[in-house]
Amino acid sequence: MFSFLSRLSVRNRIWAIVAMLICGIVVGEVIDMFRLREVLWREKEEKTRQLVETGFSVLTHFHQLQQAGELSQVAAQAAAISTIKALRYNKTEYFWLSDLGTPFPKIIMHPTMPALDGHLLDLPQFDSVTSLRAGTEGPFTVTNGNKNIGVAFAEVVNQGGQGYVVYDWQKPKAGSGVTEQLYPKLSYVKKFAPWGWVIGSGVYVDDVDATIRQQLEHNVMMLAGIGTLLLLFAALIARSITQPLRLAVDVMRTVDLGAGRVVQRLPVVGRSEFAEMATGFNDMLEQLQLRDAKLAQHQEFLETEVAHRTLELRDTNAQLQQELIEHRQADLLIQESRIRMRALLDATSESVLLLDPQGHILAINAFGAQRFGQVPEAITGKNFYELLPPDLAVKRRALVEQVVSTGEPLHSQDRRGAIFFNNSIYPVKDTSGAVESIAVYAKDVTEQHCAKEVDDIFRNLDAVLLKWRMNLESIAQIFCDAILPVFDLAAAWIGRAEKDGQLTWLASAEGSDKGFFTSLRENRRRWDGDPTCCLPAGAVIRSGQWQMVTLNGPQCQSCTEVNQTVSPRAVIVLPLTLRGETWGVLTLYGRDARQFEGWQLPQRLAAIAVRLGTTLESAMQQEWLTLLDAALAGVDNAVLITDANASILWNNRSFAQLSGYTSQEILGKTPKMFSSGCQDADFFQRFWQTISSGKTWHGEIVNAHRDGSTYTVNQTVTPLLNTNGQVSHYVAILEDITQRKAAEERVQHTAQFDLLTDLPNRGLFFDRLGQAMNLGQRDGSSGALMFLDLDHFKEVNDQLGHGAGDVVLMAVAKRLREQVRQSDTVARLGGDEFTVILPSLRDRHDAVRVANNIIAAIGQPIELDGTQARVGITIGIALFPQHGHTVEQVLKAADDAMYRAKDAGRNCYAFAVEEVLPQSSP
Ligand SMILES: Nc1nc2c(ncn2[C@@H]2O[C@H](COP(=O)(O)OP(=O)(O)OP(=O)(O)O)[C@@H](O)[C@H]2O)c(=O)[nH]1
Repeated sequence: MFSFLSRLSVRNRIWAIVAMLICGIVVGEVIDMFRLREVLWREKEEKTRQLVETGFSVLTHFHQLQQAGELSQVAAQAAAISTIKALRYNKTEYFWLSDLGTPFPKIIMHPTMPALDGHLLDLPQFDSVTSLRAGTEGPFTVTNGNKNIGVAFAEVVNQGGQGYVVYDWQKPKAGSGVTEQLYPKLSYVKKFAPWGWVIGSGVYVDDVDATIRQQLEHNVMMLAGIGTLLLLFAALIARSITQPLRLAVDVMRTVDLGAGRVVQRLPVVGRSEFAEMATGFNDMLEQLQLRDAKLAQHQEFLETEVAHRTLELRDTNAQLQQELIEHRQADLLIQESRIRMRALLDATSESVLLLDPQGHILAINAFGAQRFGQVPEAITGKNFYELLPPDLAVKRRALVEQVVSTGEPLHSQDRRGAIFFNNSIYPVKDTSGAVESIAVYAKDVTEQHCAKEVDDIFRNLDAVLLKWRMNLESIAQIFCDAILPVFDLAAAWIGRAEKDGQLTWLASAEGSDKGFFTSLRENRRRWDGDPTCCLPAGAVIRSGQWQMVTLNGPQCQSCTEVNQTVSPRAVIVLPLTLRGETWGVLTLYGRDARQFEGWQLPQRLAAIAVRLGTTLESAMQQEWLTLLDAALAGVDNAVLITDANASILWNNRSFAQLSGYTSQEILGKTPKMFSSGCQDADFFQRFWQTISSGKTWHGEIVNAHRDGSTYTVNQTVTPLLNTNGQVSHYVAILEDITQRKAAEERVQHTAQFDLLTDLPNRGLFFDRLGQAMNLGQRDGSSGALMFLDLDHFKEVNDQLGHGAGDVVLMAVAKRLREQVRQSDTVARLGGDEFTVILPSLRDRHDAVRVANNIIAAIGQPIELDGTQARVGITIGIALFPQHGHTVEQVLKAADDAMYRAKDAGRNCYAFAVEEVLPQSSP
């Protein structure tokens, strides 16, 4: 409450008081209005009751007269009705009488509405009761506004003997009659028990509310006046309070104590509390002004002092600042140097340690600590030798002590299991030259060491392969034996995956664990998922991916090949890939269960397996080449291999036999040495063009034998292309067809040449004559055909025999050939008939000359066995194209000419008769 008030300004607080005053007055007024209404209502009640009591006393009077016997009941009642009917008060007010009949009472007498007399009060207009009360005290019961008047009268008098009923009723007009409008009316009714009557009278109460309204209007006006005055007065009071307060606040705000400006003062007006406050406040300011003056003096002194001291401090501070900066820079340099040093040491793949002379680790880099499975912080301060295996600790301690005692660095190599180290131990000396600590650098050279060893193994295998052409088993065995010490392995074996699912053992090796393998040598396992499958090897062969297992693991439990009493070991099974397919496995057994941990060693072993696969593939190729070599060397066909420059690299036995040369005489030479001269330069140009473009050449070629003879070969030369598509070698396969060729030529000759004289026969003659005529046609030259027939040859046969005749025929043939040019053709048509074709004649005289020569030559005696023969020859000459355009025409012309010469006496010649010949079609 108080906190709420503290938030209100003084002005608002005054306004609040005024508002509460006004509210109090209003509330008092409202209460007064209610009280006034109550009083007025009570007055109405009382007045009505007193009037009805008057009427009741009239009834009592006449009833007493009835009881006294002076009047009968009817007379008493009639007198009572008459008396009461005449009663009036306030000029218009009256009494009425009713009975207590149910459900609706009946009007006995109503002075202003006599029409109701004797009628029940059951009309709707009588349903207007708004409230009622039985008896004279207590609250009114409010109805719903439409309760029946008669029923309400009966109800209150039956309950309390008397009572009040409020309802709406017409007002009697002055004079007579009633109003149309209804007005609220309060009636008092009382039961007159002796006659069962109810007497009542009422007063209109609408004037009560009118009086109240009037009073209220009056009071409101008065209240408005008082309120306005109150508000005005309150405003003045508020102003008289707030104005001095605001002034004081303004002055307080302008007072600047810090600046010493306290010259302002509050005005002192009147003698109120505000005047006292202003006086007190002004006194306080006076004192403050005095104190400020003193303070200003003191401050001046202090400032002088501070300025002096500040100058002194500034010099000192600058000096300190400089020192601090230098110190920080030095610290920073040291820090950076340490970080760099640590980074350098951690970045190296060497173990770096700093030991005190007793072997305690003073510092170690991350790599070095990792060797012991620790971080540098965890291992620093520990004794180095206690972290090493005992035998190695002894060696290292001896080396360190030697360095401490001699002060000279030492270098050594040692091995921890499968790990090889290059150690460098340096003394770290203090300023006096004494060894205060030892720096040890241990470089893990396992990888280089193993790489070199592995290189040596494969170099050896390559050499062995080249020199001895060893088989696969031998190569595998050499590898197994050699690889064990390199990686400190317990055992190794190599298996080959056969197509039928078998896993064939090729080679194995055991290290110092003799008896490692129990039955592997005898057994053939499988790799294809069969119950006898070697699970790891099978999985590796099927997947082509290496696998690492342990010997006591689930995959090796069923294995009977390996002695299961050996301690748990790591096993790595690596695929051997040949020609892109998994060919088998290389299985390596470690000395303990963690030997192949990490990723580097398995990766190196996998690379070695790849290399081994290549070597085994080489061995297989060697075997294959040996086989091919034997096959090629043994085949009947001659085979020759050259490089791209045609230099002979290899030949087989058959080629040596065919050519007559030994391999030593051939190798390094070119096939030109076999050239017979039978093929011209064009031939060889086409030949080399074909094969150097990568195409196979196939054809016949005549070569020269070492002894000078020739032989014909059916030769296929295949160029071999390298991976770049360039020719790297030529392979020639030669089939000797000399014999076949000769036979073919013989058949060919027989078909075209005469067996006896070896002159072209009739068929070849026609062919040659056709060629000669075509030639003449092309170059416009002339030719001649001679048809020759021996004269009287029959006689030679007859006289000297058929054999002598043959000799004569052969001699004639020879002489004919001798009389013509190389380009001329002498043919034997049959019997003793010959032809001579003379192409390209200058003129007919050439033919004449030849004919004369022939006649002369043939006419010479022919030597026979012990005798001589003489024959003449008759010649018919036809010129072409003069005597014919076709072979047949020319031959017929010559034949005809020959017969004409015969007719002319024989042993002479005759030209064909020139006649007009039909042109042959071209
Ligand atoms: N010795 C030998 N005689 C042959 C051969 N072919 C045919 N004759 C003979 O050659 C003779 C040819 O006779 P002709 O040309 O008819 O007669 P000719 O005796 O030469 O008389 P003219 O031609 O009229 O001068 C026949 O007696 C044939 O038997 C052969 O190959 N050898």
